[in-house]
Amino acid sequence: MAATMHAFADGAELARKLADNVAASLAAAITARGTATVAVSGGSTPKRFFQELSTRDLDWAKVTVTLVDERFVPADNPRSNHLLVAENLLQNKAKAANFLPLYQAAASVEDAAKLASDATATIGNPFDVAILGMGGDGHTASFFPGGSNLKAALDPKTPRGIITMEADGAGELRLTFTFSSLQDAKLLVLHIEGDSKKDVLTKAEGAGDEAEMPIRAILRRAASPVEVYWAP
Ligand SMILES: O=C(O)[C@H](O)[C@@H](O)[C@H](O)[C@H](O)COP(=O)(O)O
Repeated sequence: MAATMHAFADGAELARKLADNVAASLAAAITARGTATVAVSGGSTPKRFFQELSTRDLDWAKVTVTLVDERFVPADNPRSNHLLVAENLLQNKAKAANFLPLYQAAASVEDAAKLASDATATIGNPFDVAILGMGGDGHTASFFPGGSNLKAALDPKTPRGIITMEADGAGELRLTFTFSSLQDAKLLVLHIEGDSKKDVLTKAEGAGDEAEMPIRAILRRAASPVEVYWAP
């Protein structure tokens, strides 16, 4: 499915517009079935968008927020995506939302992935909204080049759920939704900012293996249209 580029003058305008569109998608889901789900990414890019979305007026008590991926650290660790979301999205009106963490206090990251898969299976699929980021190496979610479970993560036959990932560029051990869990979100967004990330996207849209730039799996094989939100 081709990607559609939505370019904005700056990050503030992008955050406002993306928050409006995500809020509209969530409100439509609530109208249609009484609940809504959104999976968001961590990193530095989404902070301003989270803060904007937190102010939007919708029935947040009917929304479940979860993470596209998580570092295998507890929520009080500064590297935690849960902490990032708690401090920036689950505030203001969005404070009433339900949050489903991926991190689980378990004996191993594999045990945590199983627990997280079981927990996240309860919210249904596909996601109403999934917001992906992208690293400078072309990773998205925790689909890192050279990742320990990259082949399985990108395999469309791998069942929906959470799997583990270990990679040089990942820092901590990771917990990540699989490609199959994310690729059919009703609103599938790739949120990137800066000229260098735009150059990375251009390279990813060219020829080359998915394993070299895993974002290619989403750009080339996602069932849903990929909506790219970019600002300089
Ligand atoms: O846990 C994470 O870090 C994210 O889920 C990851 O996939 C992120 O989206 C990219 O690494 C981009 O991160 P930046 O926004 O910081 O460039």
